[in-house]
Amino acid sequence: MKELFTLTKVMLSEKKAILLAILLGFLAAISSVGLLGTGGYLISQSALHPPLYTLTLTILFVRFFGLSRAASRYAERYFSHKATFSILGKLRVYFYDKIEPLAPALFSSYRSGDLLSRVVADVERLQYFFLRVFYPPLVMIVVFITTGIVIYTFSIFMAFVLLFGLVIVGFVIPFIFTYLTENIGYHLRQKRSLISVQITEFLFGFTDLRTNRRLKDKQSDIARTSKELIEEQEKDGMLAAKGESISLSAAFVIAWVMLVVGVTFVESGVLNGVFLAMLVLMTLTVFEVATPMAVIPGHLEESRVAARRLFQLTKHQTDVEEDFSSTEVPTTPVKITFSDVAFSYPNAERLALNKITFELEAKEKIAIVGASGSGKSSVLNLLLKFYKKFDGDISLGNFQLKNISEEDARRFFGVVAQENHFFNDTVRGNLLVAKPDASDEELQFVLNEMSLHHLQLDTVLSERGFSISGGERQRLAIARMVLKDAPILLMDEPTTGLDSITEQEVLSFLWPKVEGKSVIYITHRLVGLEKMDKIIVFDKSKIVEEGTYEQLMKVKGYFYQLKQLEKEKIG
Ligand SMILES: Nc1ncnc2c1ncn2[C@@H]1O[C@H](COP(=O)(O)OP(=O)(O)OP(=O)(O)O)[C@@H](O)[C@H]1O
Repeated sequence: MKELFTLTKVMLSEKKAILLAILLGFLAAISSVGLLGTGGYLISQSALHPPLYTLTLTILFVRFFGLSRAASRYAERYFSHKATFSILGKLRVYFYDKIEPLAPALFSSYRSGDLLSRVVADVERLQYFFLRVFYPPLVMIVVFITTGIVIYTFSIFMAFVLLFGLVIVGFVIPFIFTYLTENIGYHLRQKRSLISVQITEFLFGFTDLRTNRRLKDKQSDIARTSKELIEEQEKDGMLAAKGESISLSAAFVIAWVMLVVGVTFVESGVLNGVFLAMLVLMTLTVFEVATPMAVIPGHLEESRVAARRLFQLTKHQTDVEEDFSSTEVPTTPVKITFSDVAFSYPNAERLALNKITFELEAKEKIAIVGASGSGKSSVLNLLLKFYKKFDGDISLGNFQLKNISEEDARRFFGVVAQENHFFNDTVRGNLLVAKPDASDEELQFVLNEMSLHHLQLDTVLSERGFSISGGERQRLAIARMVLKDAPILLMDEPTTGLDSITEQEVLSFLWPKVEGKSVIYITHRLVGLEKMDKIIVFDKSKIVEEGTYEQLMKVKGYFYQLKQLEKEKIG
């Protein structure tokens, strides 16, 4: 339930819209009650053939309630939906702000289909919390109290019948349905989440599935889950319909009881017969606002689970930094120092970096080499503050990395990662991510330099850049890094996927461009390292060797052996 309190707190930031929606909801409902009540009274009065002028006031009320019902119903729909959409907007921003600092750690704990389902579908589902859970009971209670007071002025007993009806329709029936929907709701959510995961995995793994001829198996898995989901939805729909019809039937029974009680009172002279139709019709109408109570349990449970799943993400890891005020970071290279840095990934048992100490002077270029899994990329993950908890110190010039914000830390760096993301946008749009104010000439120049002349700035890339080759994607990523013009460049296997001729071409363009900048260059290929000021060799999360290319080759240690191995492989 704690999640619902937090949710309500976020929601109440839209107080004005919510109050307006509740007020209009009350006006619409009370106008309906007034319309039917005065209508009933008008019919009863007319039957007694009074002079026409005695009916004028009642006719005026009927007209007034008729118009106000239409107007307030329209306004209530408008404002309640407006409030819902503003609340949804607020919730999206709230959750985005909360989970953005947790990436990429979040991706190692949740499957992307599940994450997508949470941040899109679960947030979407919360719209019902206001529309179907929060606001109908408030409107119902106020409308019942008002109608109850009117009925009470005619008969205290009839007012009690109304109160009894309210308890049955508004609380007892929904309570029973809370119990009944619990099980179905659980299965429904399980199936929804499963289908989202299955479809995302199907789309991501489409090529591999096709090559391994497993498409049909996966398709039938999805079809099966879809069928089960439809069955659960049917059960859920049936139960909601049952809830509403039982509530409606109960409301008719209460109105019928009211009629019987009223007739008895008229016969015994306690109640003037001219008011009987009015009181019965008012009772019948007032229950219109109580019948939606039957579907509240289902929506309440849905909202509670959706909120819990979302808050689970935000609580997932407390690796969130405190709020740092923005710092003026230098635009020229600075010295980087790692002192006794030890780091392990969340939930991982072993250290990814074990007491790492090294320095990179301003404008120096170092290569980090080593076997796969030895900890090379982890150095970049820490510098970019993707993970914030580590032991030891990392400094950037005069700053301690721990004391500056992610934004400021990232301003130091231009990055080419092993896998770079491309948007389903034009080549121009993908390049402008790095330098939003770059001119077309500047963009075209960098493209030409990267041997990407054939790509037009207006060419639209497909999702994740799959419409160009892996090598072209790497070159485009390098172009993006060059455009950003940051003082320190971090490159993690930037020539992955390039053939050796293109690799040489790209590197020959790259090296002059990085003049005057600091570079950390991670590679498993040991070619062209003679140019580097220093080579750091990693093995099993530790630095095992460090020196220039000549020094390392001379000592004939680990690097030398790696180099010999590579030579043997290439032949
Ligand atoms: N997100 C993660 N969660 C848990 N463990 C991780 C994660 N990323 C990497 N590791 C582990 O941390 C260790 C160091 O990984 P890292 O990516 O730094 O190695 P690497 O030398 O860059 O490897 P490669 O050359 O294959 O990219 C490895 O044992 C790896 O399995």
